[in-house]
Amino acid sequence: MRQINLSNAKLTFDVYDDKSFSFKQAFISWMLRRPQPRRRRIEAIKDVTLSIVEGERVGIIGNNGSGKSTILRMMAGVYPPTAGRCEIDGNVNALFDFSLGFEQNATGRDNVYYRGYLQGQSPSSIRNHIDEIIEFSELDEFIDIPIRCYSAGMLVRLGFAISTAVDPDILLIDECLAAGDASFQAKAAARMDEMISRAQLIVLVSHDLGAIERLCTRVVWMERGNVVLDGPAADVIAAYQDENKFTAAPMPEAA
Ligand SMILES: Nc1ncnc2c1ncn2[C@@H]1O[C@H](COP(=O)(O)OP(=O)(O)OP(=O)(O)O)[C@@H](O)[C@H]1O
Repeated sequence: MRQINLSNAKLTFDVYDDKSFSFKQAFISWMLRRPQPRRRRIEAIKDVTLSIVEGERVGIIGNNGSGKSTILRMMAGVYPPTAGRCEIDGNVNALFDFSLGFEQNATGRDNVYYRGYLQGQSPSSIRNHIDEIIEFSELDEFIDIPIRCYSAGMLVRLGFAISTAVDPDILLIDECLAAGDASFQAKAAARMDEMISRAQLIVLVSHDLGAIERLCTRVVWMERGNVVLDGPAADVIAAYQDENKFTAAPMPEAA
């Protein structure tokens, strides 16, 4: 069965004031008794136990900095938990930022292979989809020029067409339900809806509560790295809206 299980999952980021700080520098500073750059620890995910099973469509809501994107990236395997466990059963497609991960000097066509490979597809699977990807992106002859010459919107079109070409078991979406200019958006939204309807398990992060209510049956409300409420979509959204009528929740603290 496709599922996601988080058990007492925690994730902390260590952030240094000096961006270029390294272990070598730490060692030299220690030898020369120089003060070390200040380290701050951000507890992005504090202690989350969550089970999502096949058939569920789960929305994650919460104020800025509450840990939504971080927990989604943990589910995608981008950030392993620093404590506890995160177990995923099923192949995952993570839709985070359509224009990320391109090779600037390669053509659009070559990037279809490159990105497809990074998404875990075999060369033959990419070959089977490439015509459809190019057609969907509407890039025509631009597909054979280096993508450093593309406009921002052209990159998004290509990224969207590649990212949504193959159906996953588990679909993780972070704030990207539509892409491109007005003429592409309707087509992109329809393709996204189709993909969502076919996926066996969906987790969607968004501030668009209307979209969350339309697409999700269950909602998890997060604040300061913890789950505040987890339940039927309409109930959790109503509680969140009620709580956030007049005040914004404080940002998570850095220790
Ligand atoms: N790469 C990183 N390095 C250091 N800290 C990070 C990193 N990514 C996220 N954080 C911290 O983790 C916390 C949660 O961030 P996250 O992006 O998950 O919040 P969010 O709920 O998605 O916020 P938003 O609604 O603003 O997108 C924040 O305090 C943020 O500063």
